Amino acid sequence: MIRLGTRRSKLATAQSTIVADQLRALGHEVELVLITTTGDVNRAPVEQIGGTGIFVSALRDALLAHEIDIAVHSLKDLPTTPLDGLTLGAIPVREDPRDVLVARDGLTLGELPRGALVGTGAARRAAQLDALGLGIECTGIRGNVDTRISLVTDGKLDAVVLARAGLSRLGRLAEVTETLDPIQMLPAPGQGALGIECRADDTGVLAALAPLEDPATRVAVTAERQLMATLEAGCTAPVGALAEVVEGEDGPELWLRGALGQDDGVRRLSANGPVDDPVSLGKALANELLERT
Ligand SMILES: NCc1[nH]cc(CCC(=O)O)c1CC(=O)O
Repeated sequence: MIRLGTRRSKLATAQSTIVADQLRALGHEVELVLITTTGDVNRAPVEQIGGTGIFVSALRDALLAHEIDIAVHSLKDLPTTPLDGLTLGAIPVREDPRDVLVARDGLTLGELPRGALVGTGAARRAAQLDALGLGIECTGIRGNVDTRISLVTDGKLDAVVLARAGLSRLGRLAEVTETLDPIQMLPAPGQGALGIECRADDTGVLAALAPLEDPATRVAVTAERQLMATLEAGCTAPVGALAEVVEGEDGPELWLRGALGQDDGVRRLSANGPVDDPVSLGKALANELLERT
């Protein structure tokens, strides 16, 4: 029996159920264990109560206490610093990593009137929206996907920006009014990807997770997360990142785009490197972004 720990939110249980069903299809018995995290109970802004790590620490504690055997995280919510004793046993194939707009009256970003009120809790999204110069006003919001979309349907906001992957997993893609091009809106590092965490010495679980692994996704998110980790050491500005394995003339190459929000706008750079060294690529692009600061 594999005990899979999950937060209670609709998105977390949807993601956990997808992974549980994949493991069951491989012949494993899986039980879902519901865990409440600080981030689920406390409605204060995430930055004030400890950052995105508040959603994962209770799950990690339960792993280390042997109360659960695996935890399914949205990779973008998982801190980049590794935790002793735990490892990402599998990173499955990624969903569409892009952000989307859910706007009133089917509007796209370009169709929103000046002064339109757009909700997002992420400094990364706000910085990139501002940089477009559309005269849109960003306002901070929190809460689950249902709550955020209802701010638009109730007429309190003109639009919200959300991750496409979350809406896809919740079966709510029909409400998307525009999928945002990464040229305008680079997603968060790891967005759209799941990370399945387990104890580093749990050989039985590691073997069970191995078939769920997608090597191209791991390479891409490793570069993105390294870019963020290197930038975190040097600044606190909002970061967007997206890596892709593309077929080059001499075989596969890893391309990485990065965006760094600053007082005077958003800096964007890209670089490529060999697929077998995503860490060096992430570091190099981060340092280049910092140099131009
Ligand atoms: N910050 C919350 C969060 N964490 C992961 C997702 C979406 C799913 C994903 O990116 O894998 C979301 C919602 C959102 O940003 O719209």
